[in-house]
Amino acid sequence: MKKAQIILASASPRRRELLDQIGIAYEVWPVDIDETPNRNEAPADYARRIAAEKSAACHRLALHQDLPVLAADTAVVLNGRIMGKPKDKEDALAMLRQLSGQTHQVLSAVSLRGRLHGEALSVTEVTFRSISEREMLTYWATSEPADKAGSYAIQGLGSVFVQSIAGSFSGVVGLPLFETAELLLQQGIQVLHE
Ligand SMILES: Cc1cn([C@H]2C[C@H](O)[C@@H](COP(=O)(O)OP(=O)(O)OP(=O)(O)O)O2)c(=O)[nH]c1=O
Repeated sequence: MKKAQIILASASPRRRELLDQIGIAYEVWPVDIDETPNRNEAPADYARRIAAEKSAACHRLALHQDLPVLAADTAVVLNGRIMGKPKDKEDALAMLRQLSGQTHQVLSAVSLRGRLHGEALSVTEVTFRSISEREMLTYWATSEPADKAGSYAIQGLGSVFVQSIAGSFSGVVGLPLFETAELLLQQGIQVLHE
């Protein structure tokens, strides 16, 4: 097995799969922080702050490791309002009703904290077709929406709602790989090397 190159401050299986996709070896050290938005906090500031707080919390624990810490945060934004993960079924259905037939943004902030601190933000426009109430109920019953920002997964069944995207597919899934590779390179970690 390849030696860990970074510490991944995330409990998200999606982020692990995305790092696997680009062949970066990591150790997982999830952190739990308060993800409540501040009053009047702009969505981009919020996503950046949460990603930075996740990497900082993990970096404090992992100091003896001497590996950079990667963290990310993904927020779905409709008309300037942040949608996190649904609290329950009603919350998920309310989110899907609002996203139906509309274009929203998915913001994915990345923070890489080593000797330097690098940050990046990916913004993707996602357009949904109209979704019927029956489809929403059936979708909720699959359990896919439960732990996803905006109550859908573009990489899963939720893909059938997605008419178009402009931006980063990996960003919508939870870790924008173009930006991540750039941040890794700044700290001397090359994705494509012999
Ligand atoms: C919009 C969308 C979100 N998501 C997921 C990605 C993230 O896991 C989640 C957003 O929640 P986050 O708070 O960004 O991350 P997390 O709590 O799952 O993991 P951690 O904080 O430990 O890193 O929604 C998808 O998997 N597909 C999608 O299409």
